[in-house]
Amino acid sequence: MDKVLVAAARGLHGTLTVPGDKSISHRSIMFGALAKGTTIIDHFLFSDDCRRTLAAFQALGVPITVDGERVTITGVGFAGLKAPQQALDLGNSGTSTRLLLGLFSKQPFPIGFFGDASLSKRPMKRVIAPLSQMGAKIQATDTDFLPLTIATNTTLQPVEMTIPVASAQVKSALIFAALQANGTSKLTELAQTRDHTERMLRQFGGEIDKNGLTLTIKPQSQFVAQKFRVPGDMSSAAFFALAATLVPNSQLRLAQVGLNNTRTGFLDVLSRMGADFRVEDVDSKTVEASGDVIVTSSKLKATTVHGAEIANVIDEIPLIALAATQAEGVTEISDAAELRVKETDRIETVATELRKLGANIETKPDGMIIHGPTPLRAVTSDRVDSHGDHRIGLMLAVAALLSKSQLTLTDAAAINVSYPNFFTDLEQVLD
Ligand SMILES: O=C(O)C1=C[C@@H](OP(=O)(O)O)[C@@H](O)[C@H](O)C1
Ligand SMILES: C=C(OP(=O)(O)O)C(=O)O
Repeated sequence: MDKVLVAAARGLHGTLTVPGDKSISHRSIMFGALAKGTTIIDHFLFSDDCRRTLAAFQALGVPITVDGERVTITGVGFAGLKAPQQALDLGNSGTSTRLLLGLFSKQPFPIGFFGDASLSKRPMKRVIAPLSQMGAKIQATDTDFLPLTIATNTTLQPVEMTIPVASAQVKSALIFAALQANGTSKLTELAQTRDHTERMLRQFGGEIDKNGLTLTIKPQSQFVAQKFRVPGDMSSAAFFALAATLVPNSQLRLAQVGLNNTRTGFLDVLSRMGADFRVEDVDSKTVEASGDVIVTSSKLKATTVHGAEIANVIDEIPLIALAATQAEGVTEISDAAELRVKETDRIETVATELRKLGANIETKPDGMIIHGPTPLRAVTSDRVDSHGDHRIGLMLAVAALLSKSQLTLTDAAAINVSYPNFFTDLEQVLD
């Protein structure tokens, strides 16, 4: 599907409530299915990825109903899941695949997973190897890729390990397996990654200890159903925060955005770049803090992004690259080789697409060097391409707001993976 992108004639104004957090939405279905009782989730993200997790649990016999943005789940526990009739189609969703590998690793029936072409190229050994060490039996294509089958298993041994990749998905898969192991596990992270699984585990009445970067998890299966609202997704709010920064004469309030400090790195980067925003009406009494982010347009300057901060901005790096094309000076992003194994190789797809618009970007194995500012306009093509990657498509839609030429986005439907209503939300705030 092609989409003609709009340029901003005037600023972005008003208030926008961005869709629910993708990571939290996935996990809310998982814990809801494991808990005793009825879990009610409001402001659930109905995007392609989160629907995959929802459908996976329905296929394993979990009663789940949907009413608007509300999802109601009748929990069945680890022991109440039923053999699915067919292999699970996890579409484009890395989070569903990796977390469910851990969650389903001890079921008394085999479960097959497959996904789309992009998901089928993403590495799964990072989860399969430590799960196999615990005793899980997973047969993957070339030992690393979908399609795969989790074989019937009856025991999982506890582990003590340093997780070799700084990945919340790998950590979460191992937490779900550790809950079902016959002993206490200790997992150490290389860097702090998003901690939604740990928070939600406690919210549902479970126990997990944290000491520095080490988590201690005892076997447990008694979880208690909860009712809560999913905060807005910082990674989705980020598109509008940057748009309001870069389009002159903007002032935009992004309401009830998740402010979990393992997810707010993008705001830190914007702040270092000189962006003008403030955070108001913070609610930090809930398990996942949220608040309003009010952004006013401003000029940006270059920054560097590397090291432990990378995990906190991993999904926002395409946007940071776009910000850097408009910033005064040279921005360097390093230690981000992980971007090469996302929905696309996001180092190459960002550079390829933004260069079409005149950006000056050098790629490195682990990041990018961006020389700014460069005006954006169709230099080599007026057609930009999402490459089937939602974050690339959404970043290009923000780039188009600044472009002096009319741009068309190829494969615009990719945005449905995380932000199906992006273009209607954009219309609402664009003057
Ligand atoms: O745990 C999660 O919900 C996610 C973790 C991140 O992936 P990695 O943990 O693989 O880096 C992120 O890129 C993804 O969008 C969602
Ligand atoms: C990498 C992402 O998601 P996933 O790994 O769940 O496909 C993302 O949303 O940018």
